[in-house]
Amino acid sequence: MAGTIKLHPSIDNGLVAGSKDFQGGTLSCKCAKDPVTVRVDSQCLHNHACGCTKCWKPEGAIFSVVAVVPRDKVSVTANGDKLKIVDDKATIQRHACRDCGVHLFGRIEDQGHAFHGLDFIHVELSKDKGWAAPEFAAFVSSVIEGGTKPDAMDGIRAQLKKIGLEPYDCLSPALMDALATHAAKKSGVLQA
Ligand SMILES: N[C@@H](CCC(=O)N[C@@H](CSCO)C(=O)NCC(=O)O)C(=O)O
Ligand SMILES: [Zn+2]
Ligand SMILES: [Zn+2]
Repeated sequence: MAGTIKLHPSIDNGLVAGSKDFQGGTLSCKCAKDPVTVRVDSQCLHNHACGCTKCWKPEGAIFSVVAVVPRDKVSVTANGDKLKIVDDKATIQRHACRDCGVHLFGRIEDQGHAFHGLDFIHVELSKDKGWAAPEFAAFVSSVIEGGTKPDAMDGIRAQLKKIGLEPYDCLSPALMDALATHAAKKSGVLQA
């Protein structure tokens, strides 16, 4: 047992390593009847726990577990008519099942965004085994915006570290560097 606070069911009992040759799987929403299904023909990249208020989390979880995959590897395979965009003003347009509320994929439509071309997915919606494990915890302080008491934060950060997920209050240094590099090239301060 990694700790006593329930962060997310897929990390609370420790991380499960992914398989090297894993090539993807099928995500399904939680509807017992006519579930929305999405085929992902890729291993996931940058899987992470996310404490922000916008990412989908299962009932009772403090964190979301979310990863990216190339958008051209994502296809809706059943009941796509049930999908609606949660917030079309958000950078990440989350396509959710209107009946059960699960987010099947999040897409960045802004072609100038550093992460354009990548879709956000939750691998726990797949029965397939081999998805890469989360590598870090992002937007940890944001769990307070979701209703977690500020005095629980030391315990939450300690538990994330114990599980092996370094806590950050935005994205990981590598991803923040990628965003900053993109911005510097766009402004001309760095040669493209
Ligand atoms: N404190 C805010 C943070 C929300 C936020 O910026 N979330 C990030 C990470 S989501 C997956 O890593 C983000 O990039 N959001 C863009 C978007 O959601 O469109 C809060 O908690 O709400
Ligand atoms: Zn559903
Ligand atoms: Zn998030």
